[in-house]
Amino acid sequence: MQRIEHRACFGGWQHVYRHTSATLDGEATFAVYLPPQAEQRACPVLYWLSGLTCTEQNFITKAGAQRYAAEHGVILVAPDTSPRGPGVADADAYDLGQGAGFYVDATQAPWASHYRMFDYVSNELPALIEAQFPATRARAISGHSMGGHGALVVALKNPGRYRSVSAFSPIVAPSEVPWGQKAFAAYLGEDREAWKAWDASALVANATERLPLLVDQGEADEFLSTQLRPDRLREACEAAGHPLDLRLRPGYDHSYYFIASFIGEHIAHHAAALKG
Ligand SMILES: N[C@@H](CCC(=O)N[C@@H](CSC=O)C(=O)NCC(=O)O)C(=O)O
Repeated sequence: MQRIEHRACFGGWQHVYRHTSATLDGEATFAVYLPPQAEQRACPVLYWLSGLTCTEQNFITKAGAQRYAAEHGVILVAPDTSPRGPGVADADAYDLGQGAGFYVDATQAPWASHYRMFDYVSNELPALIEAQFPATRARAISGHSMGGHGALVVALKNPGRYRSVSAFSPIVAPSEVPWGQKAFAAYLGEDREAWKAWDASALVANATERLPLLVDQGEADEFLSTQLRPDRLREACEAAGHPLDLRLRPGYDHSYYFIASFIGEHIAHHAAALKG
């Protein structure tokens, strides 16, 4: 593991590391923010999954989350959004391939050999964080758009592993919208039955743990009705009796300006769950 960035931030440290990932079969990059409390004791961890076109940099440079993590004594971990490198399959599009891993474990060529972001985020990354940093095993997860969907799916598919989950502007029903259909057809194949195991709105129906979902959504989001469809998650949660706190925010779009406006509320929500 090699440290490639190290900056003082709100009394703690913002680091970026690169390591060799067995799961992704190559080099992987992640950011980790250690709050000042981590100098004295182990702290709980909030994982953040970013959206299409992002690296680990978008969240740490645009969301302003470190201020709140320092206040609450929470470690922030933000991985890159896909495997990368010259030997890794890619597409000539912003919504497929490198930068668009969708947090699934691909089953189809040429993606299956490296595109295992679900396994990486669920298993290898937390094991590494808990072994190498002053982290407790109390975990929370959040994310934005593709990563908001990733956070919901990682929590729903790993009952008991996360104390809380939240999302900003998530793609809640990827099987039903163009971004998700394109990615799932490539990574998982054309059999739509197989997609259900990776679709948050489908997973809610049979969830074995009713972990409350906190979702923030801007009403002026340019992708709201075409790609995000929070109405589908609301319907699925109502049908299953799954707790959902869907906060619709007039005037806010899909950008990090929206995330920066409400990340403090999300970190306070996670910090309360992580303390218990
Ligand atoms: N065509 C657009 C799409 C890219 C975009 O909006 N990416 C979002 C996430 S969208 C869903 O996952 C994002 O987080 N962008 C990075 C940022 O820092 O804002 C385009 O390429 O502009």
